[in-house]
Amino acid sequence: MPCQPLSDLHIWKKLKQHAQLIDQPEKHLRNLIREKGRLEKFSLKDAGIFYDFSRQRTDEKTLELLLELAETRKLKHRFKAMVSGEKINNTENRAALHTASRDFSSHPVVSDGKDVMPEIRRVRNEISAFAEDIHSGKITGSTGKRFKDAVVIGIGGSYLGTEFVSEALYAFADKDIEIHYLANVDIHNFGKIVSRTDPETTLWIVISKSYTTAETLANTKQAYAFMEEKGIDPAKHVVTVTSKGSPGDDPSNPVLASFHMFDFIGGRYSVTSAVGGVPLSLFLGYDRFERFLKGAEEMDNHAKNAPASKNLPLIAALISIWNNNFLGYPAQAIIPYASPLCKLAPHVQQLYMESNGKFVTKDGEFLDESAGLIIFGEPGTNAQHSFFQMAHQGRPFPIDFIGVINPQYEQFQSESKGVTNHQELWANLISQPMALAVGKEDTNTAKAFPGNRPSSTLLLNDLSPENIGRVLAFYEARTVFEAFVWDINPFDQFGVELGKTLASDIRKEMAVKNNNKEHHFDEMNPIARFYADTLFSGSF
Ligand SMILES: O=P(O)(O)OC[C@H]1O[C@H](O)[C@H](O)[C@@H](O)[C@@H]1O
Repeated sequence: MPCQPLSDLHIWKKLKQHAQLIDQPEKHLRNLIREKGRLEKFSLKDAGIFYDFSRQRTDEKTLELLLELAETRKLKHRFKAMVSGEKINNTENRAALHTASRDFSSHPVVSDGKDVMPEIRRVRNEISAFAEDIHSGKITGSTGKRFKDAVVIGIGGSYLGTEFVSEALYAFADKDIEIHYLANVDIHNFGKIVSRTDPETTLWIVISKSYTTAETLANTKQAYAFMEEKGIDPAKHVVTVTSKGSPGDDPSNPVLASFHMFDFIGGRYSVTSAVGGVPLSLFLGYDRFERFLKGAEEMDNHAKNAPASKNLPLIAALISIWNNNFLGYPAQAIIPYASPLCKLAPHVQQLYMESNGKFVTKDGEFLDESAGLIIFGEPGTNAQHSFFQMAHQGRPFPIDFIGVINPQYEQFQSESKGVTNHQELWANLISQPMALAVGKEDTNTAKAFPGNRPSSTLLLNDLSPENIGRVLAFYEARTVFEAFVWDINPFDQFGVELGKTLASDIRKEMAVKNNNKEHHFDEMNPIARFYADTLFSGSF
């Protein structure tokens, strides 16, 4: 049933009024953070994460109203409907069961009248056995040598999550297999990978839910041509991960192994399925992949069961809505003070912006409030030396800071200025949110800091596979909770289609020109024609 437009809701109006109050000088963050018990009241600890939102521009009334909004929009109810297999992706008439891919309970999860769990367990077992055979050397390349490099050919949701996890857990990768990502159709991406790898010891993992994505098909063709040129049998060097019945699920095209993904798991939510399972099990070992899944499962259970006021991703979603729709911040940065999390922001960028970058509700009504935020980020302290000037003195944007208490490499303990490198990193992690919140007065306005710039801080005890799973599932749940507030469908992505269609028209024109040098791009818009003519002429 369509929901009431947001601006008609009584609670939305109350929040709008309250936002005016929060804009008053006495509610400046430098005053809010001085309140007794501020940190205790505005922080949560569960499912392996400490979540501190004491430096968000919220008071107790804000939280009370946001929780009323959560109740009105039935966030918990909708989350439960999602994990239980309801066809919540209504525009594509599908369930959204990424949570099932890391469900280790014995409960059935029914979609379309069928328990999906036996199939999910079967694929997990196949992945585990395959990884074991590769690691033991039972399966080798066509010339009998062990695999040393795995190249993931895939784009968007078929690689970003996996890249986030493989970077985050690089310190655990002891299987003597290096991982590479061939996402972009840009030939530089391909050239760079093959310039440093041995074709005899390289395994290509083609990952595509649809197996129709232009970039992935072009890169796969390029890889086949390369193998054939080097005398390598692709049937012994290619693995596929795709949907049952897709063009890639083709028995007439022999491959070393093929694994299925399911239509009820969207690409950007798929790293806990075979999409991440195959490459990550090769890179890290299946056991570590399973530990990562178990961390994600714990966060899913927390998101499903914890009461709204104690629910980390739900509160994070409400704060994000507050910052976006009531305080007017259009962007949010994710700044992990941990280099292994360097690919978290690019992953969340797709996860969140493809899910929530919508202008209509799930029922096709125009939204009366803006959905979605612009997500970006870089690890700290690097970010401090690039765009933090704007964070402190330019247009403000809320930040998620992420800190890790125990680094993966604890053995390096040399001191500079009396502290270890890790303590130096933490000195910055502690200081930046405070500087942003408090600011500093100065008679020289160029040197003044307005402060009142909101941030949250998430802490992890360490970067274990479980904790990476928890962080992943935290951002996934936060994304869908926000979508539930706006009543949008976070599982479709029709907005990526128009550009693809235009590219397809231009591709056809280029193909004609490749066959007939006399062909003119007369059908194209003059501006597009200029670029096509320029490419074919070799210079401007
Ligand atoms: O896995 P594939 O079918 O190749 O899709 C790869 C990606 O491309 C599409 O354009 C979508 O924007 C993404 O959501 C998807 O993850």
